[in-house]
Amino acid sequence: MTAILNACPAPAKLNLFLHVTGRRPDGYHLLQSAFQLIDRCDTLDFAVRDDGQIVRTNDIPGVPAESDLVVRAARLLRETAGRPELGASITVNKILPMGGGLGGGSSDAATTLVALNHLWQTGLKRQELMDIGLKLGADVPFFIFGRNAFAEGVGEALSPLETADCWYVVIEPGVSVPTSIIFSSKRLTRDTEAVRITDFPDATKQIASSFGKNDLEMVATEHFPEIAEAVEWLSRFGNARMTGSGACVFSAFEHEHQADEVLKQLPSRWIGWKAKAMQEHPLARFLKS
Ligand SMILES: C[C@@](CO)(OP(=O)(O)O)[C@H](O)COP(=O)(O)OP(=O)(O)OC[C@H]1O[C@@H](n2ccc(N)nc2=O)[C@H](O)[C@@H]1O
Ligand SMILES: Nc1ncnc2c1ncn2[C@@H]1O[C@H](COP(=O)(O)OP(=O)(O)O)[C@@H](O)[C@H]1O
Repeated sequence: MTAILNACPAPAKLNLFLHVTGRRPDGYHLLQSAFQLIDRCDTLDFAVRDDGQIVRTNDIPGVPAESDLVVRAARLLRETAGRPELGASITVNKILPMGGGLGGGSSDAATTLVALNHLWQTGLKRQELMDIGLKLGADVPFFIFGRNAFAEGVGEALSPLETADCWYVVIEPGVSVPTSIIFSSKRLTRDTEAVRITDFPDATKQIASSFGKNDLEMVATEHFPEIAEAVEWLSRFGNARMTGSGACVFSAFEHEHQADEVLKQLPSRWIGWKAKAMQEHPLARFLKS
């Protein structure tokens, strides 16, 4: 058995659109969204331990190990598998901003579930890992699903979606948005009419299209004017939109050089980068290799 896995990718996602169509009695919101994987990733290192401890080996400012989704994911997997003797050391190399709407914490948790299921040989099926993931966060199942998706429910009802092979410019406006503040706002509209997956434009037409909207954007920009400024600036080059509950803002481009041109002009107060759309989660190929 391989006892170590280094540099396992945990990619970011973009919500190409995000509609809030209702609310469940438990307060969770019913959504429709297109989830897009991009090739900007946190990376995680795993080493099996034989002392039954689950340990995060590095500090992450603002995220104590006990509340880290990665540690919680490992514990939940061990519990579900009924194997209390299993242990692991986990190092989380973060580049994705927290509270960025890129799903970094959720992606770290998903990568942990898949990688440890492999290393520990716990043999859980993908759907079982997705069920564990949903207990950690509404975004986690998507990252285990393994490909771009049309999402419904609270984000866990997933159907495969064809998306454009394009480049994205992503701006980090320098604020961290707590998802719960946005969803609990009185100003949030929760009655967008449901669309069908077939309404989403073909991959060839997606860059030019500005299908749907992000219903969370209005509330987020009211709380954080920095997000509105980034949307306004990026809109000079294409359709610009916030991802998830914010704060990051993105726009799609057909060619890499177009993304480079935009980034050359980026005001110095923001961090910005380009990322390529991915069709599949990179972890499956990584584990095979
Ligand atoms: C908004 C989205 C869109 O992809 O992404 P992010 O901005 O977080 O990346 C997700 O729905 C976020 O998923 P995730 O970050 O896993 O959310 P959770 O931890 O489950 O919940 C955080 C908070 O958001 C609220 N929440 C989340 C999802 C949902 N469908 N309805 C909600 O009301 C929950 O009540 C909770 O207070
Ligand atoms: N491994 C982790 N990486 C990032 N955030 C984490 C992690 N574990 C727990 N969190 C918590 O989850 C919150 C949301 O983080 P993240 O998923 O990166 O942003 P978003 O939900 O906006 O995409 C963070 O502010 C942090 O408190």
